[in-house]
Amino acid sequence: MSGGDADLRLAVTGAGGRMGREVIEAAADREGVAVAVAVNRTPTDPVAGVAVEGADRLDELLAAAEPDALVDFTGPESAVAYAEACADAGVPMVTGTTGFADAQLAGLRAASEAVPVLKASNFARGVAALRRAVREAAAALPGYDVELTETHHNAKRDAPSGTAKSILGDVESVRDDLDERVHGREGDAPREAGEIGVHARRAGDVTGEHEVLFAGNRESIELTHRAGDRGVFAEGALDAADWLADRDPGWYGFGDVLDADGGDAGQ
Ligand SMILES: NC(=O)C1=CN([C@@H]2O[C@H](COP(=O)(O)OP(=O)(O)OC[C@H]3O[C@@H](n4cnc5c(N)ncnc54)[C@H](OP(=O)(O)O)[C@@H]3O)[C@@H](O)[C@H]2O)C=CC1
Ligand SMILES: O=C(O)C1=N[C@H](C(=O)O)C[C@H](O)C1
Repeated sequence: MSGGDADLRLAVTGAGGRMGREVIEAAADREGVAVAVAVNRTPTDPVAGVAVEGADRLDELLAAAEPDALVDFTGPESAVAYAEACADAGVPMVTGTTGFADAQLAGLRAASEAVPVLKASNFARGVAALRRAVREAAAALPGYDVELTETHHNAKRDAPSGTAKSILGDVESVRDDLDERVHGREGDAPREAGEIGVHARRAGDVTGEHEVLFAGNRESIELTHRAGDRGVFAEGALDAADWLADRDPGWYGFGDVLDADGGDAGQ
């Protein structure tokens, strides 16, 4: 499928994965959007009528199809390789992949010197709202203990989640007295000043949940986001691709898309 008449022609990597499939299905349901290129590392049957090619053919497929943007949900190593392919082909890249090491992030940033690259740990609009609320609560509750719990399906590889790391960064940007992330506790482990507790649960088919607890001595509040299904991430990624297609080379986040939408993402 070339999607010749579509307003937004996409390439999708990781097309056989949970999120890749979701993106292709969301694109099929959205008017004016077509998937011109879909690749997967492992040979895979067509998804929503879109043929899935081997990822080793990505360079030639990008050159032939010239898509408006590529949407990637894979793994850190492949995301960096695909960013290099995008830079070579002049294709803007949206990536929702998480779990990057610092050196891999530098690889993504290098690609953003040639093409626009938008990276987001979570494409749910509700998570953007959660993060605003967390920053506000952190500022309003100095000295309160903060503990973050995230829950995901039992096949998730990276822990804590990319979203959890983003939220931790939000709290730390407001609370400079919190400087030690404690991943679970065991044994004689009373809470020390400066700690943020981080707890990653993996169970069943949970799509994704993030809960931030602020507790003082006589009161506490919990801020929670629950993703109902992966479609919410796919829709956000398509919004991001649509927005990114016309941008100049550079480094962007989902907050840029939401700000342009009239929201106040502040991410
Ligand atoms: N930002 C957001 O809103 C969201 C982000 N995510 C993130 O997206 C990523 C993918 O999640 P999900 O779809 O659930 O994962 P899946 O395991 O279902 O799919 C991963 C896909 O990436 C491919 N892949 C993985 N590693 C490599 C590699 N080294 N080289 C080439 N291809 C590779 C897999 O290919 P193969 O089939 O051959 O294994 C598969 O197609 C994760 O990092 C996850 O955290 C997930 C949901 C929302
Ligand atoms: O792997 C997932 O499933 C998810 N990953 C993202 C993350 O690591 O934050 C976003 C979402 O929570 C689902």
